[in-house]
Amino acid sequence: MAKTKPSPKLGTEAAIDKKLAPQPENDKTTQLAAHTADASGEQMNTNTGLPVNNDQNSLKAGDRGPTLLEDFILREKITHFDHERIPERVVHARGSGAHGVFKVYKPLSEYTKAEFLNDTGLETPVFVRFSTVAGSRGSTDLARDVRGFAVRFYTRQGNFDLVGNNMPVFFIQDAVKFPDLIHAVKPEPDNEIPQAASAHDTFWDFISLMPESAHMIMWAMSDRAIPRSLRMMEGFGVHTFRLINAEGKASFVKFHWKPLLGVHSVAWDEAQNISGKDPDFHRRDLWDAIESGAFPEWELGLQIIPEEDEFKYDFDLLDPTKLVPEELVPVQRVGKLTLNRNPDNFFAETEQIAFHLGHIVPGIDFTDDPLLQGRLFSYTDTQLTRLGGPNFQEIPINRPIVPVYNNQRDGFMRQTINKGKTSYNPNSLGHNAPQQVKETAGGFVSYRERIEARKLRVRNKSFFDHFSQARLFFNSQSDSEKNHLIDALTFELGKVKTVAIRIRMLGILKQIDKGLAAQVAFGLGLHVPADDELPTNQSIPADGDPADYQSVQIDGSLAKSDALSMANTIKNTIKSRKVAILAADGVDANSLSTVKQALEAEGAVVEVIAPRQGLITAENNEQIEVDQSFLGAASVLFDAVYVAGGKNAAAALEAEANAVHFLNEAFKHCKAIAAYKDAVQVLEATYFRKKTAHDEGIIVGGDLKRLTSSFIHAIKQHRFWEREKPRLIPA
Ligand code: HEM
Repeated sequence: MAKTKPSPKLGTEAAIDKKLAPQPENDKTTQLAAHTADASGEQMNTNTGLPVNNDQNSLKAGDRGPTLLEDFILREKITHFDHERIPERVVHARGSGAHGVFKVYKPLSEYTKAEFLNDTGLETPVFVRFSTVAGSRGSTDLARDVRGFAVRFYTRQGNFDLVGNNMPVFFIQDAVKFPDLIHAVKPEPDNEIPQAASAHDTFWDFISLMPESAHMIMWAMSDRAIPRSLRMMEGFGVHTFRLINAEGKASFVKFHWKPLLGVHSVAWDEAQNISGKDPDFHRRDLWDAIESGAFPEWELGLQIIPEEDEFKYDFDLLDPTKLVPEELVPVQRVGKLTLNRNPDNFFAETEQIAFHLGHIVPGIDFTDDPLLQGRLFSYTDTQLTRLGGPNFQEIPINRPIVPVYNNQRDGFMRQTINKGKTSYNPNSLGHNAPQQVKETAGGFVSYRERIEARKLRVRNKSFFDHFSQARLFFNSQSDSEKNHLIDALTFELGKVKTVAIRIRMLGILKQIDKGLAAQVAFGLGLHVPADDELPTNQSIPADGDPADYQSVQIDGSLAKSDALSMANTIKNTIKSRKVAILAADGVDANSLSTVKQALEAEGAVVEVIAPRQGLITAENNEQIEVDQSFLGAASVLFDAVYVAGGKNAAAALEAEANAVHFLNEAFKHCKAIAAYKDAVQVLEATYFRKKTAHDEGIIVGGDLKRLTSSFIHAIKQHRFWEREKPRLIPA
């Protein structure tokens, strides 16, 4: 009889080895199945194990004759190739993943019995997949979009998936609308345009008829939708979940991920440029950081709400278009996630992982959030098609670290070779009778929620306030964040061809904030519609009473929440930031190497950019290696730029249009810029030189120590947004 034995404590490597290791009951199978291949130098063979003598020529009738149908080696190879592609995810198709570990800081037994949230000695292996939502697998990383932030914890009580986003709320309140939302945002069905973009008619048509999306639209049009790095994003479980302790007591919980590098974004013009220069920008950034040992870290944050406070707030905890302001319920930081290993194989791991928010462990449970409830159905259902049948949990990246014993059998691509005659429970024949586990011994029991209700297709009135938190978000933004949001809405609605949709959207914006609507209307050359031109709530069912479904306006208990503004994020490091040093022949070697070394000592990644690759010769004849020429480099791929000294080098750079463009663009995107004193003439050639008297992001000097320390401080600030143009009309 098979019993689940508790596993010993696991370090990352041990855990992963163990995860990939044979399942004890199926010795023979897994010796074959858990096969990680690094075939360098090994003997080549076919999929049936036949040694291959010649892999470069097909079998022909004569050396110039036709290829023979008999060539089973050719056919096997091409057949496999023909079937290499699987369907991409219907949403979140574009993604990047990494392995890591999670450790809890202190036992959380007061709230949850989940073992991985209680044992401080445990390093739980994790796999994280970040994604964009709307674009295809090959689309750009820098689309203006929500980012998926899906974390799998391989716990000793089974896999726990926290399938979240980088925004804490969602567009819709009920899962039944998800297909409509996604159909609206995906490329339009007649011409498949535009790719990975929400700036088109069908998206805004839907949104303008869906007032409940107002809050999420504020997030999706904010700078959160164009992160600087996947490593510099917050993550959110979005829904309210439940934690359950050993006594069966439940608390509500909101999950957060807080990045230790702070929350930072790029400029929209920059994002569009990056999409051309390096569409893999985020994927590369994550990969490079992990390869270089700059492991990305997040703290797990919990907002815990006692069950008795369920109705304490002016919003419904079950409404996924609402967040719980941190001012009302502080976020407790309870543990740390570290990503420390890149996948070995993108397809096998990042592509084949099958997340599902239904993967929970004892101590964590669901609530009745209607979006959450629908998601519980969707993920496994879609994965049956995407991964080709019911056995995708046997793929190495999906297997739990504990052995699996149950009576599920057969199906496409079954890996496990189950022994014995019985595959049913109960059975008296003895072999293969996995035992059910008592709750006290860790068996999962659903939270015993009391439900007494009629079956109805309705929504509670507590879900009808669609605007107060949208307003809270807008009011909490810094001036530059507000400007970006206004520009984003103006950009997106400007791409909408149907004027009636733009006007309807202005009607929605007006209900969030009149100034916001006025600014966007101004940019679009329209006026804000009068009240009687406002849209009706299209989610009213045909036989519903409109009075029971209309949005209601409430003020909300908070006017402002500092936690919602990225302006208040931590700005204390330049670790892993990319800095370009512009140089040319005749450079002052000391002004280059002193700054380079100081930046690298702080953890920055520095590249020397020059008119051509290879070596440049310094004033003192020293040879300095160039990382990239102006042809391949672009300022949008860097966080900051420094112009090294040397009279001849400065003259060469001043005459180099690409160098001047590099600086102009860095200025436009509000980045830190520094120049050694005799390189000032290069700055003089830029468009911004005369405007910079009081710009703390531009540092020029001859004292290398002071210059370097001011430059490092400036890079820590991330951006000098105040450089941007003032609004066209006052807010
Ligand atoms: C709070 C709302 C939601 C969040 C935070 C969310 C998050 C995510 C994330 C992060 C992924 C990517 C998983 C991965 O990396 O493999 C994903 C995929 C997916 N989501 Fe959601 N989602 C939400 C709502 C929904 C809803 C309401 C549905 C359907 C009713 C849905 C259906 C899907 C599907 C079908 C996939 C593709 C899964 C796959 O092919 O493996 N999502 N979602």
